[in-house]
Amino acid sequence: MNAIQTASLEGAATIDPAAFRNAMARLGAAVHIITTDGVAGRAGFAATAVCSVTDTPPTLLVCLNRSSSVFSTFEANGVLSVNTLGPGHLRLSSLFGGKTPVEERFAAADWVTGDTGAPVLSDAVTSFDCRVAEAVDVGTHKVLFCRVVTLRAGSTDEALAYYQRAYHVLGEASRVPG
Ligand SMILES: NC(=O)C1=CN([C@@H]2O[C@H](COP(=O)(O)OP(=O)(O)OC[C@H]3O[C@@H](n4cnc5c(N)ncnc54)[C@H](O)[C@@H]3O)[C@@H](O)[C@H]2O)C=CC1
Ligand SMILES: Cc1cc2nc3c(=O)[nH]c(=O)nc-3n(C[C@H](O)[C@H](O)[C@H](O)COP(=O)(O)O)c2cc1C
Repeated sequence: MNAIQTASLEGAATIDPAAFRNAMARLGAAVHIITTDGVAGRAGFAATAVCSVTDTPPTLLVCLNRSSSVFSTFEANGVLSVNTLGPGHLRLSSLFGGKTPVEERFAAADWVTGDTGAPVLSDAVTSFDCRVAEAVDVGTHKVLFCRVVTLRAGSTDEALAYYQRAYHVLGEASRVPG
């Protein structure tokens, strides 16, 4: 028998989505621009729902809202690049955060083409060029399990973080000794 079992949700307390989001706002996260290109064309969006899954094989996950305007493009292309943002990318995050036409989003930065064909942000803190290996529907979102094809490390030592619905800078100056 598996040591971890899925709990029965019958009779579980209902958590209001707004209360869930308020709790999630207290959970700091790195900010990324997720991009794709291929048969369905180019698209990209800002994301905090990105997580390392396993290093063997190197895999990360990205959660994408199925109602977003970019969803069908990502689904059709099957490749994506995860570009982690630095302090200089605040405007870029807002542009890719929704409601802006795709070409306007991409015009605000320099990109190189990754091995998968997805656009890679030239001055990202770090980039992961990936093929989508598996995709699972959970509620409103699609969880994309992404196999990393190519890594690219940037030169900046500072990163952008999103916490309490605002942007912050992570780096040596904010390091807590210990
Ligand atoms: N995972 C997601 O889909 C996220 C979506 N957003 C989008 O950006 C907008 C602004 O976000 P905030 O300023 O942080 O205020 P907010 O109150 O809408 O969200 C607070 C936190 O809840 C989580 N969250 C928000 N919408 C979510 C969703 N649909 N599914 C799962 N988790 C969600 C995120 O961790 C977010 O930082 C949101 O309304 C949402 O459209 C932002 C962060 C994550
Ligand atoms: C800081 C930030 C983090 C976000 N994180 C996510 C995320 O993890 N997953 C997601 O589906 N949308 C996320 N969004 C929202 C998408 O970026 C947005 O829905 C996307 O750009 C599509 O918008 P559109 O439907 O107007 O094109 C985030 C937005 C912001 C500003």
